[in-house]
Amino acid sequence: MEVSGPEDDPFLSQLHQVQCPVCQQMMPAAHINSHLDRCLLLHPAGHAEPAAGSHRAGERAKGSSPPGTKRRRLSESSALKQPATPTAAESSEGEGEEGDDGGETESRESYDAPPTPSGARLIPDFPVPRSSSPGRKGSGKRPAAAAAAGSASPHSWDDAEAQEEEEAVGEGDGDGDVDADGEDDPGHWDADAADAAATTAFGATGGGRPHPRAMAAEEIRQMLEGKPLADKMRPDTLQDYFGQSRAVGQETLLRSLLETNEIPSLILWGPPGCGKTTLAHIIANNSKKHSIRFVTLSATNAKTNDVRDVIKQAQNEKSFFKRKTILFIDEIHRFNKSQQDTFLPHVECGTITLIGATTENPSFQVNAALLSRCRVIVLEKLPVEAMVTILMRAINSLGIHVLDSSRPTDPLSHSSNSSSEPAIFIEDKAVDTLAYLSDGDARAGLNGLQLAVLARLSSRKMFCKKSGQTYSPSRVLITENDVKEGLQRSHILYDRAGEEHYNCISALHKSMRGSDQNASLYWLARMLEGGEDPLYVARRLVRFASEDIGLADPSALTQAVAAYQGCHFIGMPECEVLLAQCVVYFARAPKSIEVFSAYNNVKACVRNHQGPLPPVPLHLRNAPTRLMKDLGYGKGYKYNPMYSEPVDQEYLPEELRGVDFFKQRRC
Ligand SMILES: Nc1ncnc2c1ncn2[C@@H]1O[C@H](COP(=O)(O)OP(=O)(O)OP(=O)(O)O)[C@@H](O)[C@H]1O
Repeated sequence: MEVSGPEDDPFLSQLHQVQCPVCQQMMPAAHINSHLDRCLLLHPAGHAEPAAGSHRAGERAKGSSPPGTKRRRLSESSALKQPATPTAAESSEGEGEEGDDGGETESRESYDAPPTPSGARLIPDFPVPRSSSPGRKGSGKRPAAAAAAGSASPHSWDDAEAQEEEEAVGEGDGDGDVDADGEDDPGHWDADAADAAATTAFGATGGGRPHPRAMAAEEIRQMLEGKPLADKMRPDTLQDYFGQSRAVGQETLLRSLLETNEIPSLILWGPPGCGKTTLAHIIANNSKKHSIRFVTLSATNAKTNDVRDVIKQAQNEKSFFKRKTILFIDEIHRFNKSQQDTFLPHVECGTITLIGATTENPSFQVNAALLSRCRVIVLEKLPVEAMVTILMRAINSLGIHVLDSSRPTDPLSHSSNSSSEPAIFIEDKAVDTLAYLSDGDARAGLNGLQLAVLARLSSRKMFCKKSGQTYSPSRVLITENDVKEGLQRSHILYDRAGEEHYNCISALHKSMRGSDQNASLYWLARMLEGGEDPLYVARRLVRFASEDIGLADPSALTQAVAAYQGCHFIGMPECEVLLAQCVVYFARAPKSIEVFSAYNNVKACVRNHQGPLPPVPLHLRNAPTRLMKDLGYGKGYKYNPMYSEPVDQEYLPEELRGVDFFKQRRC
C-alpha cells in the first residue's frame, strides 16, 4: 500500500517543526503524515486523546499496537505492485465452466458474448478526432501508427510535467517535431527520441542526466536485467498513455474529470496489459499533486481487514484534515461479494473514492450495488498502432536502433567503433511483428522485447562463431524470429482465465453446430495452441454430442466420451488429434435438437407449475407394504411384458394427459 501526500515535497515539509494535532508530539513537518498514519489508527476520529503531554501520548503509541497495524504495513509495502496475471491454477476455471455449461442448458444463446454490465453507468465518451500528430519523436517513420495510437499532445494537467521533461532533456527534445532528415536515414530514424525517452523511461526526469544516444550492449543488458521492462516503462502521465482514446481521449468525460481532478469511483475493465493499472498509476501521480491520498491494494493478497484499516484511516484523514483518499484495488473481481460489500457504504458517503481494475466482466464479478455507484470504464485491447508507439518508446529509451528493412544494410559488418553509434539494432519488421503478436497486451509486447534482447545478447558470441562473419562483437541484430521467440505464445494468443476462454469455446460450439468443419478445427487449434486444458474442450464435446447431435447419431456421445478418456490417458500434445477427429465428426454429423428441446419443455413445465405439483398416479406407485396396497398403490397397473398387444395405460399425471413435449411447450 502506498500513501502519498504533501510530505513528499522534501523542501516544504522540512522547513519547520509541527505539532501532531492528535498526540501533540512535536516533529519535523516531513514526518507528520507518516506519524499521523500511525497515530490516527490509535485514536480514531472523534476519540482523539486530549493534550495529555506529548511524552505520554508517545509512550502510549509505542506500547499499544492496534491489531490491524501489522497487516496494514504489509499491504503498504505492496504499493502499486504489478498485479499477478491470473495463472491457470489460480483461475476459477472450474466455476466458470460450470456456469458456462449451465448457461447452455438454460438457453442455446447463453454462450454469446456477455451483456453490457447491468446497473453500471458506462461513461459516455465523445472522442474528437485530432488533426495534429501526437507530436512524439521517434514516430517520424510511422506517422499513421503514431497518430492512430491516440497519444494526446500535452494537455492541461500534464503540461507542467511535459515542460519539466523538455527542460531536462534539453533543447529540441519532446517538442513533437518530426526529424526532417530522418525519413531516409536508417541511422537517424529515432535518434532524437531516444534521448527524450531515455530521460523519462528510467526515472531520469527532473535533473537526471539524459542517456547517451546510443548505449553499449553491456549497458543495455544492465538496464534490462531485474525489473520487467513493462514496469520500467510504465507511463506517469497521460502524455505517454497510448491508445484507449475512447476511454480517455480528448473530450471524453473521464478526461475532463481527470483534468479537473474530480475523480469519480471507477471500475476499469479490460483485457490484461491494456493499461488499467497504468491509468490508476497516472491518476495516483496526479492526485499526489493535489494532496489526495492514493492507496493501493491488490485483491490477490489483501484481506478484508486491510480494507477496513484503509477505510478507518480514510475516515480520520477526512475528518481531521479534509483530505480525500482514493483506494485502488487491483483485480477487484478476486474479492468475494461480501468483501466487496465492505466498501459500499464508504463509497456511498464519499469517504473513499474507489478505483477497481478487473479483467472480468464486472456485471458478473462486481457486486451490483457497488457497480451502480461506480462508473465503468471499458478499456480495449491496444491497437497495433498504439503497440508500435509503446514499443518504440521503449526501444528509443534503450538506445536500440531500428533498421529500415527497405534499405538492406549489414549493420553488423560495419567497422566503426564510434561510441555514438548504436550497439543493438532491431529490424523494423520485428517491431511490427511484436506489435501484432502482442495481441493488444502492452506488457506482453514490452516483456517480449526485453526477452528477445537479453536472449540475443547472451547468444551473441555463439552466433558470431557459427556465422563466421567478421563484425564487431559489440553489435547485435534483433530479428523477427528473435522477437517471436521472446513472446510466450500461450499468454498472448489466448487468455485461459479470461473472457477469451469463453469466446473461443462458444465459437467452436457454434461452428460445429453450423457444420463448418474448417471453422471448428480453427477454434479448436486456437484454444489448444493457446494452452487450453484439452479436458475442458472434451467436456464441451460430450455436452455437444447430446445437445446438438442427439438421436440423429447416438454414437456421437460414445465418440465424445472416448475422446475425453483418450485425452485423459495421453494428455497434450498427443491428444490434440483425438479432439480434432471428434470435432470434425461432430461438424459433419447430422444434427437433432429434438431431445434437447423436449427436455427443455418438460423442465419449463415443472418449473412453471402453479400450486402443488400433481401427485404420482396411484397405479404407477410401488406397493411394498400392506398399508400401501390398502391405500391403492399399484392398483390397476398393467405390467407390459404380460401383454402381447400395446397396452392402453396412462403414465402422466391426470392434469397433463395428452401433452406432447416434443411438439410444444405445455406449461
Ligand atoms: N495505454 C498504454 N500506454 C502506454 N503503456 C502502456 C499502456 N498500457 C499498458 N502499458 C504498458 O504495459 C504495462 C502493463 O500495463 P498495465 O499493468 O497497466 O496493464 P493492466 O491492464 O493493469 O493488466 P493486468 O490486468 O494484467 O494487470 C505497463 O507497465 C506499461 O508499461
